[in-house]
Amino acid sequence: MTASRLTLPSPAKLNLMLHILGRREDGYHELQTIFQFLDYGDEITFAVRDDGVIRLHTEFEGVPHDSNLIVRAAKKLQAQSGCSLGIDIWIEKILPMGGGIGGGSSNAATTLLGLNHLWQLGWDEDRLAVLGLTLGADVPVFVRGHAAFAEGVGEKLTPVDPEEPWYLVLVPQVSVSTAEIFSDPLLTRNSSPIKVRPVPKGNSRNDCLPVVARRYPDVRNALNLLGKFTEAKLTGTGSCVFGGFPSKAEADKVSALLTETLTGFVAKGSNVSMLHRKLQSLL
Ligand SMILES: C[C@](O)(CO)[C@H](O)COP(=O)(O)OP(=O)(O)OC[C@H]1O[C@@H](n2ccc(N)nc2=O)[C@H](O)[C@@H]1O
Ligand SMILES: Nc1ncnc2c1ncn2[C@@H]1O[C@H](COP(=O)(O)OP(=O)(O)OP(=O)(O)O)[C@@H](O)[C@H]1O
Repeated sequence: MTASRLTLPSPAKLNLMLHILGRREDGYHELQTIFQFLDYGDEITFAVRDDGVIRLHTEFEGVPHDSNLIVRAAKKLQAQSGCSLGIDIWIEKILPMGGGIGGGSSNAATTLLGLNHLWQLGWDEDRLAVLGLTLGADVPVFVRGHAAFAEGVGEKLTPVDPEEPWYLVLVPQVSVSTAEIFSDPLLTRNSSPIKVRPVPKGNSRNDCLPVVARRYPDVRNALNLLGKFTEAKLTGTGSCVFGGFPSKAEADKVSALLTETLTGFVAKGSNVSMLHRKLQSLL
């Protein structure tokens, strides 16, 4: 018998590189990016209710209940599957919003997979990923749960297996609007498509970095400080900045130095999302 209550992880992602190839007619940008997960994220608890009501009990500052990606994901899945059950939801939120580590998209994907399980819908990952894409460009990779080279607006995914270092992630205390960065006239949108697989070394740049660093001094400062110890990169459109280390001890050492003045955390990179590891353990 399937349980009626479930707690699932909702991990963060990093963009290990991000190239912008062009702009489509609908304003969205064609990208090439590599996603990898972090063993670090939110925790969402779901409890089935039989009256069809969908209710998120945790309040988010600045995000009305019905705009929350968790609620939007649940409502879309309920409508498209014709399910008559409802759900109570609580979240322990630790991922910064507007940090480029995909918190909202990950929460949406965890909700889709969690409800598919609890409501016993039997949807496959393809169908959940298609629904996920209507909620955000990054939702499909969280639905699939494997590190990926992504193309299109981020929805054409090829699984990849990059190294899994320990990362120090710095969290500048600013929220960056993805839409604002993508509409900046100074953004370069003409990177040549990478045609060789796996992606050759030397392609780790993020085309959003110059625009974000220019607009946000706190992000620039984090890049400069972390850059003294390792290659410092921007994830997505920021604000988070990260660098890889061969061991937890080394990441912790730099973290101790930098988090005197900056906020940050240390987490292991992972090519299989902890959400999928947990779901696998339930089967
Ligand atoms: C840049 C990335 O963080 C890379 O992982 C993501 O592609 C952004 O994904 P996301 O936050 O889920 O973005 P969405 O909510 O789909 O889009 C937010 C806004 O960013 C812009 N946007 C986003 C993705 C994309 N490929 N091209 C865009 O131009 C659009 O103006 C859109 O209105
Ligand atoms: N469950 C949710 N968690 C976080 N943000 C949410 C959620 N639901 C809606 N939002 C809205 O989405 C915005 C973007 O949040 P998110 O945490 O996904 O940003 P991000 O890390 O920059 O994402 P990305 O890397 O996909 O650009 C938030 O500022 C918030 O207004």
